[in-house]
Amino acid sequence: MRIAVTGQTGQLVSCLREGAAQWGVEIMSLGRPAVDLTRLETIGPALIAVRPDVIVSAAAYTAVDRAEGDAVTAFRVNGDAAGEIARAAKAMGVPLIHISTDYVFDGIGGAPYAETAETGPVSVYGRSKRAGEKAVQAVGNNHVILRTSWIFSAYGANFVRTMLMLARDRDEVRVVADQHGCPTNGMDIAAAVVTVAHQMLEHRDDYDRRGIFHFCGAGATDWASFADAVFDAQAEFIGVRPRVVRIATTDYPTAAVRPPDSRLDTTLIERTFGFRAPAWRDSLPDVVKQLLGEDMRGTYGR
Ligand SMILES: NC(=O)C1=CN([C@@H]2O[C@H](COP(=O)(O)OP(=O)(O)OC[C@H]3O[C@@H](n4cnc5c(N)ncnc54)[C@H](OP(=O)(O)O)[C@@H]3O)[C@@H](O)[C@H]2O)C=CC1
Ligand SMILES: Cc1cn([C@H]2C[C@H](O)[C@@H](COP(=O)(O)OP(=O)(O)O[C@H]3O[C@@H](C)C(=O)[C@@H](O)[C@H]3O)O2)c(=O)[nH]c1=O
Repeated sequence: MRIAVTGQTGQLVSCLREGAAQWGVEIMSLGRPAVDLTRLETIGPALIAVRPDVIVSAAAYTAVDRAEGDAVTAFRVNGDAAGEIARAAKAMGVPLIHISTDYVFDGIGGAPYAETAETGPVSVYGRSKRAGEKAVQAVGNNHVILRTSWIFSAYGANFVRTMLMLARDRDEVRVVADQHGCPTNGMDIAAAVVTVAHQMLEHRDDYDRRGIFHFCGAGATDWASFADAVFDAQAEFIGVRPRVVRIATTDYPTAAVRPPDSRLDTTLIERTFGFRAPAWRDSLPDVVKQLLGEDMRGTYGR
C-alpha cells in the first residue's frame, strides 16, 4: 500500500516512516518547499504525481500559542488546505485520513468526548482544526477524520521533549495539574492510521468505516502527572530527576486557552475497526530513552 502523507519532519509522518517496513507500507511524504499548505495550488499536482492508494492529511499548524497571533496562516493551513487535500482525494478516488485534535472541544464538562459530542474550540488552533474537519466533510469524499491528543514521540516538538529539556538545568519544573487528557504515542497513532487505511481500502463501500473517530493512548492523566511519568522514566535511565510542582492553569499564563478536560472516548474506533489503543505509560520509557540518547542541542522546544 502506497500512503501519501503531508509534512516532512512532523511527529506523525516521522513515525509512519519509522514503522513503514515493519507494517509493509510505502510512505511518501509531501512537504515544503514543494508542497506548502499555504499555497493551495501546490497540493493537488503533488498528490496526483505520487499515485497513492491512501492519503493521510497529517501536516498542520500545531504551534498552539503562536497561532493566537497568526490566525490567517493557521486557518489557511489547518482549514483551507484540509479542504484542498480532500478535493484532490475525491478527484483521484482515493480514501483520505484527516488527522484532527482534542482541542476542537472546550473541555468543560463533556469528557470523555464521544464523536457525536458538540465541539466548541477555545483557541485559534482548535477553531482552525475544526474548520479543517468541516472543510473535509463538505467535500463529501470517502474519508475518516481521526481525532487524537497529546502526541509524544522521539521526533519533532512535543511535551516529553520539552520536559526533558527543562530538566537539564532545573531541579524543579512547574506544570499545570488542572488540564486533563490522554497522551498518545506517535507510533501508536501511526499504527492506527495504517490499520484504518488497510480497512478503508478493503471495505471501500462500508459507510460505517467513514466519518469521525477518536483514538488516543489508554489512561487519562494531567500535564503535571504526565511530566512526573516522564521524569520517573528519566530517573530509571540517568538516576536523577527534577521535582514537579503541580500548579494551576492561572499560574502558567499562555497566549492560547487549553481545554481543561479533553479526554477522548475511543469506544467507536475499537468497535468499528477492531483495535484498542495501547496504554501510553507502557511505551513512554522507550521514547524517553531515545530522546535522552540523542544529541539534543538546539532541537528542543516549539
Ligand atoms: N502534536 C500533538 O500533540 C497533536 C497533533 N494533532 C494533529 O496531528 C497531526 C500531526 O501532528 P504532529 O505530527 O504532531 O505535527 P508536528 O507539529 O510534529 O509537525 C507539523 C507538520 O506540519 C507541517 N507543516 C506545517 N505547516 C506547513 C505548511 N505550510 N506546508 C507544509 N507543511 C506544513 C510541518 O512541516 P515541516 O516538516 O516542513 O516542518 C510538519 O511536518 C496534525 O494534524 C495535528 O493537528 C492532534 C492531536 C495532538
Ligand atoms: C512547558 C510547560 C508547559 N506547561 C503547560 C502549558 C500547557 O497548558 C500544557 C501543555 O503544554 P504544551 O504547550 O507543550 O502543549 P500543547 O501545545 O498545548 O499540546 C497540544 O498540542 C496540539 C498540537 C494538540 O493537538 C493537543 O492535543 C496538545 O497535544 O502544559 C506547564 O505548565 N509548564 C511548563 O513548563
